[in-house]
Amino acid sequence: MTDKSISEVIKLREINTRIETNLSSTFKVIDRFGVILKGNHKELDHKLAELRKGIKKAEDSSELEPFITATNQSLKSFEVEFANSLRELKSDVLEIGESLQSTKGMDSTVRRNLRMILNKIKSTDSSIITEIQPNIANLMKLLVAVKFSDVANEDAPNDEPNNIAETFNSNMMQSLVSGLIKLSKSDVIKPSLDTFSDRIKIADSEDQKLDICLSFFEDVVGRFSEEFSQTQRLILNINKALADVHATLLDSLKSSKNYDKQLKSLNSQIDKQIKELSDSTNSATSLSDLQVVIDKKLSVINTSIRKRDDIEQERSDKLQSALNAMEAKLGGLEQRTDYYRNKWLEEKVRNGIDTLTSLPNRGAYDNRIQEEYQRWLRQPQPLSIAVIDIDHFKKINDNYGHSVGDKTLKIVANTLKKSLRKTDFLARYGGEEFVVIMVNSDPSKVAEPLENLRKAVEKIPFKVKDTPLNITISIGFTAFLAADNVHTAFDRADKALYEAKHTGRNRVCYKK
Ligand SMILES: Nc1nc2c(ncn2[C@@H]2O[C@H](COP(=O)(O)OP(=O)(O)OP(=O)(O)O)[C@@H](O)[C@H]2O)c(=O)[nH]1
Repeated sequence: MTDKSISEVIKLREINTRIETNLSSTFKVIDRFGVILKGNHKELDHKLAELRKGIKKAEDSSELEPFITATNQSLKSFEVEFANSLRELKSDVLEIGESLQSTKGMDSTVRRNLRMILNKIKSTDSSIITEIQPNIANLMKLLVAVKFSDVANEDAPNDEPNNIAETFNSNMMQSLVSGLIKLSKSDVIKPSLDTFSDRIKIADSEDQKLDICLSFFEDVVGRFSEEFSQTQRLILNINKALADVHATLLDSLKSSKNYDKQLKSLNSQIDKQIKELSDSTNSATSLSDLQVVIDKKLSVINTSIRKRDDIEQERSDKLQSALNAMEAKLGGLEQRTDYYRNKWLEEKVRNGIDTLTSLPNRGAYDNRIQEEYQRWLRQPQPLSIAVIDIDHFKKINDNYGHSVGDKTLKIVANTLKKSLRKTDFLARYGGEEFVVIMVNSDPSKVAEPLENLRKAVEKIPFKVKDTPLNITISIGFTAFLAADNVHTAFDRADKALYEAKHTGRNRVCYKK
């Protein structure tokens, strides 16, 4: 082979490697989309997982085609399901709004506004959540206005204000709660549904229940619409990414098959010409005859070789431009993925969810303890808080790395959650620290479940690369006292934790 052809081959190989690398970055992007979308749609999760497996195993890019087609199909069904849940959301919202219309004693302006809003929601294209959202927000304001309207008007001149509130509550409460539960079927809403159910259970009055319903309703609709529009944008991006990968795969496959065919035929032509040349030299009778034959044949061979060089050059140029286009698309795609990922994480934090453990976060704890405290002030039933800290957690990070530390946090969080009662509120307070609010439990009765928590963590069969790892927690707890506020009680639980740490760890301590 000539130096020139050697360098062409090297160039082609380099280009192929770069194409492969770029395809694999595209797949990484798909991978990250998969992670972001995970949990929203079982079938899509499964198809994306299969696509990822396919990418690892496939020897030829054409083998990926069925995976990409299947993923596309399940993306489509995901879109359809999303559109259906949106339609359901709209009809549930209308149901709530219409039952509100039957409320007696509503101010006539409020009633008119309500009618207008409901008409607007009815006439809105159900696929545009952003248009429904402001109307729902207005509906919320009306709900509040109705709740607090204390003057009977021309619609019900004989109703006493108290009766109005009562009628309103008894009429509305059932449809509100059932409407809200319906709205909460989505996994996105699951964490706030849990909190909602807890709060409804401990509410003191119908009025407080109504407040909880109203704020939950607002929260659900807000989250749903945010999540919906983000997911819709993500679906579009994944669709585009898949289409790009698909097109590039098909293109490179088609052109390389095409080029291979052309090259094969050129190579066999060259072989044939060389054979003919050697036959002619054998049959030549004089030196000048030989000269003529060789000149003629060499010129034909030269033309064929040049043709082959041209074809290879063309292939190399085409691959290069496909590569450049892919690189440009990838840059944009990665930026968009990062943007959505960050938005998604911010959204979680805003919604009171810790992104690592999926437990309520510090903000959610602050809100919840304030509520429980206010309730406790009104109805002083035992209220306890426990602060939990993983022992020697720094060593886990130092010895095995941050990602093992993160996994440990997730496993401990899960174990704590599973081992607590439904009425207990567990949050990640920060770092390797958790906090539990326990209602209606006498301190003497709190020690035992906390001791069970400690044992449950101690029993987790942790292993890092087949080496068993012993993880323990220390717990400090206290019960609210008459002079307490949320901070003094927390500080006392923290002191109890300090005592647990300084008397050997892996224990539960109580401070009065
Ligand atoms: N992997 C991981 N580590 C975290 C996270 N948040 C905090 N940490 C680490 O948790 C460790 C806490 O260490 P320390 O406060 O010294 O306490 P400790 O090692 O648990 O020791 P004791 O509490 O005294 O038993 C620090 O190394 C933090 O970097 C997190 O989200 N992930």
